Amino acid sequence: MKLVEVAAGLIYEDGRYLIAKRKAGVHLGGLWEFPGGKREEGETLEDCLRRELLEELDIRIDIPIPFRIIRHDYPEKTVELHFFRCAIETGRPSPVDCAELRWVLPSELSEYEFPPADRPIIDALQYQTAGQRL
Ligand SMILES: Nc1nc2c([nH]c(=O)n2[C@H]2C[C@H](O)[C@@H](COP(=O)(O)OP(=O)(O)OP(=O)(O)O)O2)c(=O)[nH]1
Ligand SMILES: [Mg+2]
Repeated sequence: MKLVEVAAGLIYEDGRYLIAKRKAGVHLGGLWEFPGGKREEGETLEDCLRRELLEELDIRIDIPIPFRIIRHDYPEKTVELHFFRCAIETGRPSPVDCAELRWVLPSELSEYEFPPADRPIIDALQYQTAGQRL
């Protein structure tokens, strides 16, 4: 089956993560996600993340730090999600290519519905801020 490589940003500021609601009608539409998108040919995952965050949120980020890679099979496709920790360098996020944006505390992440592939990330972010280090 088709393998889709995706870069997604764990954008952190003042104790909160930036999450985006996917537009209705797209794959996993209406669910919340960590902003990002598919890698294009010839692009590194870091370049992909920078491009996607500029396109979707109109922000520039500083150097992305690799966090986790998760491979997940959906009925339609297999995704390989590359999560990076990052911080905003310039710009104020605006929902250019998503339905809604929100800054949320790690403890609040469980109140939002994310794609099943994101479960281990949510768990890790909540565990970390519960005072443990992974
Ligand atoms: N960005 C992002 N995508 C995720 C997450 N979890 C998850 O399963 N996905 C899936 C949904 C999509 O099938 C794929 C990401 O593709 P996308 O729809 O964001 O791609 P894109 O921004 O390049 O959009 P497009 O050009 O296809 O319109 O990965 C996540 O936390 N963030
Ligand atoms: Mg996207």
